Amino acid sequence: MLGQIARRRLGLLLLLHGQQRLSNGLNGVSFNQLLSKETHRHTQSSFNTSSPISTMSLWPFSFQPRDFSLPNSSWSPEMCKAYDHYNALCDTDTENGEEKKRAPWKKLPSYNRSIKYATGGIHLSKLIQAKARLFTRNVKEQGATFEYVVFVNKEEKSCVCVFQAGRLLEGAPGHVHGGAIATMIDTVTGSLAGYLSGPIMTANLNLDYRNPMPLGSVVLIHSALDRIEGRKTFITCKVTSTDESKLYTEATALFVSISVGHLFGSRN
Ligand SMILES: CCCCCCCCCCCCCCCC(=O)SCCNC(=O)CCNC(=O)[C@H](O)C(C)(C)COP(=O)(O)OP(=O)(O)OC[C@H]1O[C@@H](n2cnc3c(N)ncnc32)[C@H](O)[C@@H]1OP(=O)(O)O
Repeated sequence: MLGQIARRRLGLLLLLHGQQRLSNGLNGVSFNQLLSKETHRHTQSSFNTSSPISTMSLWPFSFQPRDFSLPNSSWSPEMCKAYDHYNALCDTDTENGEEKKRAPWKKLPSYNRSIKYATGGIHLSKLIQAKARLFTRNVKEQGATFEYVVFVNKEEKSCVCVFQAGRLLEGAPGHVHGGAIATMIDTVTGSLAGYLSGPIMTANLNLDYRNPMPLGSVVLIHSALDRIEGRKTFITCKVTSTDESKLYTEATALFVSISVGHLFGSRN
């Protein structure tokens, strides 16, 4: 019954339209000292920030869900620096009614349920599997697992994710679990594919782990569109150190476009 209601409601949607510290982190330096003005502004408002992208609401009483990819106190200086670098390349919102800057880069918001990207998704997320959470956003303790932010380049059809790997992601002693790295690659390549092609699911993911990634590392996950063939979106991916001198992982991914019905068991 609930499924039927949800399915009917989904018909209304344009789905996917569009002061914890890490052990190697902020030794002896106050948090506020580390933040740029921009980072500080986001940190102060991270619980009520509204994001300019991606939800198109049909609901007069809608509000934007919390964006989890804004700076918080668990972010190391390296994470803040990389965030500031890409954030400075982004479109600036209107200020005093005037557009300040047009740039190819855009920061994607990151919600704790993918359904929240849909129009009316905030309300649907209360109806459908109410306790479900996006895998990468399901731990409350900041900095313990996945801290990341994705910036897309609309012109180049590529994106960069700045990722800080928390202590609960251990695989080999002191190093990040390969499954956690795969999760991030799936998330980043999937975000790009979804941004470019609409509703998709991962059909194939190939990974080559080239170097172990120490826990607490801040890395860049670079993804780019390879090609689109019909319903298939092919994405390439490289995970590197922030100065790009070290290669951690390489990947290719295939995403297949799906209809909303696919999520409820009907085939395309
Ligand atoms: C606006 C802002 C947006 C931002 C947005 C952010 C969103 C928030 C972020 C979260 C981002 C998380 C991203 C995680 C995403 C998951 O983790 S999804 C979960 C893991 N994946 C799954 O569970 C998928 C399970 N598999 C399936 O459901 C189905 O097999 C599939 C993949 C949908 C394909 O089934 P189908 O629709 O029946 O398609 P089918 O006809 O079999 O195949 C279509 C084509 O793909 C090819 N194909 C299918 N599978 C394969 C394969 N494994 N290998 C090679 N080719 C294949 C077929 O050969 C066929 O090719 P052509 O004949 O057309 O040339």
